[in-house]
Amino acid sequence: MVFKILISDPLSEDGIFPLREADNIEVVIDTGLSKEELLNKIGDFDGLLVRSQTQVTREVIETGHNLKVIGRAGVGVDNIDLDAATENGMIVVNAPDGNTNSAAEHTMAMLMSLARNIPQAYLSIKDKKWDRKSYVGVELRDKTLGIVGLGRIGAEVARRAKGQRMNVIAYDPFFTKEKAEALGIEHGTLDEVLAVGDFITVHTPLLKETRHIINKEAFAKMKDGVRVINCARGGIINEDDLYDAIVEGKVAGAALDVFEEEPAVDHKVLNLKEVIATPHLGASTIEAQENVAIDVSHDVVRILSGGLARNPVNIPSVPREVMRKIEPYFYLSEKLGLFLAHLEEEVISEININYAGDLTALEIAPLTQNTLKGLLSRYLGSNVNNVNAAYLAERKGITIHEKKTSAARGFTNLITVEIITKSTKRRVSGTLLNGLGARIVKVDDYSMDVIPEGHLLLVHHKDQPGAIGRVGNLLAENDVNIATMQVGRLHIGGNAIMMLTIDRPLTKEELEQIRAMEGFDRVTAVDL
Ligand SMILES: NC(=O)C1=CN([C@@H]2O[C@H](COP(=O)(O)OP(=O)(O)OC[C@H]3O[C@@H](n4cnc5c(N)ncnc54)[C@H](O)[C@@H]3O)[C@@H](O)[C@H]2O)C=CC1
Ligand SMILES: O=C(O)CCC(=O)C(=O)O
Repeated sequence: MVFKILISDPLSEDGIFPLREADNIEVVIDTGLSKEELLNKIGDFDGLLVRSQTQVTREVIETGHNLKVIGRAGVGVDNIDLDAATENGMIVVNAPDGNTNSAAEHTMAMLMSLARNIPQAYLSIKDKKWDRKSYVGVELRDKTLGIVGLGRIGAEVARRAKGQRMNVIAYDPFFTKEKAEALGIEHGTLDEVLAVGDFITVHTPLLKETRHIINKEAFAKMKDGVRVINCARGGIINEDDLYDAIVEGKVAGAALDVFEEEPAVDHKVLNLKEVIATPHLGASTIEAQENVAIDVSHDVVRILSGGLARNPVNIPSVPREVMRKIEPYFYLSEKLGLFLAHLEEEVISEININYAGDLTALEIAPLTQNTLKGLLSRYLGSNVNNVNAAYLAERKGITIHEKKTSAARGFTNLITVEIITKSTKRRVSGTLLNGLGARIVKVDDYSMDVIPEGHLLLVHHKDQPGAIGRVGNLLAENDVNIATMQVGRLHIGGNAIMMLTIDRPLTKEELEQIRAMEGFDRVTAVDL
């Protein structure tokens, strides 16, 4: 199968070599599409790669019913409707590290330009004026830089500002005093950062909590003559309040790379001589564009070849180290879910997944997602995947519980999945045997040792002589070969089960023949 990928914003040609090299990927570059043009095309594509221009709305996502992956060559995914992507089972990946350096360098360039009025002086000299009086600036040395948001870019800016011999103070909900000491900067509350900064720079994502975090009230808490910088996202600073604060003389200057509405060519703040601006250029370097295109292209190739994304945005991101450890359990977890889906026709109201033994030390969320994918795939086919499995399960009214316990009943690792319906509970346990692969080791209360693959036949019967023979004969009469067989019972003469692996699926009639035989309680065909 050949997957078609649409690149709808300018991306580095050198950076997309992983896509060009893949045998099963066809790349179509079509930038600058109108909304209608994008909607007309998107249905033909399996993947979409964008920067910040293309608006990947719910309408685009729902029209692009073949899309499996949306890649953002950069950090911010606010131009992508993540909920819609998740609901429609599309993986969204980004490239969070590739442009950090460029964005930090751009912030420093803006900081210095702001301090020394370079853009204004440049315009003046280009206008054939030799005006030295109007552009007297301020030094950075010994000034305080307040940073709001100390993530990847904020921390790089902090390092560079220290190189300029600035005092640096930062606020971030995940920034501790210990981290501050390690970075050699001050730790403050938001109000403290606002109060002491001669320059304030913001480096948060645009979230409900950060929208207009720098507003009228925040400006009032700042020093007179403060200078502010936004190279993160438009909307973190309230642009109208910024305009007023500059006109009132509270704020001496602002450097903006990003705007609430882009392209921003007509905003009133741009008319103020105190405001310097660039058209969202933070990541616009050859290096950053190559880095982000490489990262996102690699992830697209991985996803389309059935692998795991390194930088997923809408599924739990698992560190590579951890992923290496849990990856072997992926197959097992999906098969356990699918196995259980065959056992009951009644509506499932609850799923309990228990991880024991070595698994307790690992990140289990992706395994739960995979178990749910296996279970729901019986009903939803390829509409369910690792992205939307939990979402779809919850939407179907299924409550999901996951738990870690130490008791692994003698196995080094054990996953037990239980489904609860109105009238019953069914359970299956599986393990990964060192060097031997996945095994189902328990079905309800019966111990087993079965490889979870192929065509299985699960027969509940009374533990009495001849039961196994009768099934064997019937299968032989129908020319069905038995590959493996396991029996389990609770006590002599009591309830028992047999689980057979057979070489082909049984027809409906053959299943009915077995069901009709005396002493057989429930007969279930399971295709894994
Ligand atoms: N201008 C441009 O071209 C570029 C802009 N960006 C933008 O820069 C921003 C930062 O990017 P990264 O550092 O890579 O992201 P990051 O995720 O590494 O850091 C963001 C930080 O903001 C913090 N934060 C969240 N809510 C906060 C709040 N209410 N108050 C204070 N801190 C808060 C988070 O804890 C996190 O540490 C993003 O908005 C990103 O989209 C990134 C690259 C280029
Ligand atoms: O693609 C771009 O140039 C914008 C980069 C950006 O804003 C981001 O990565 O968040």
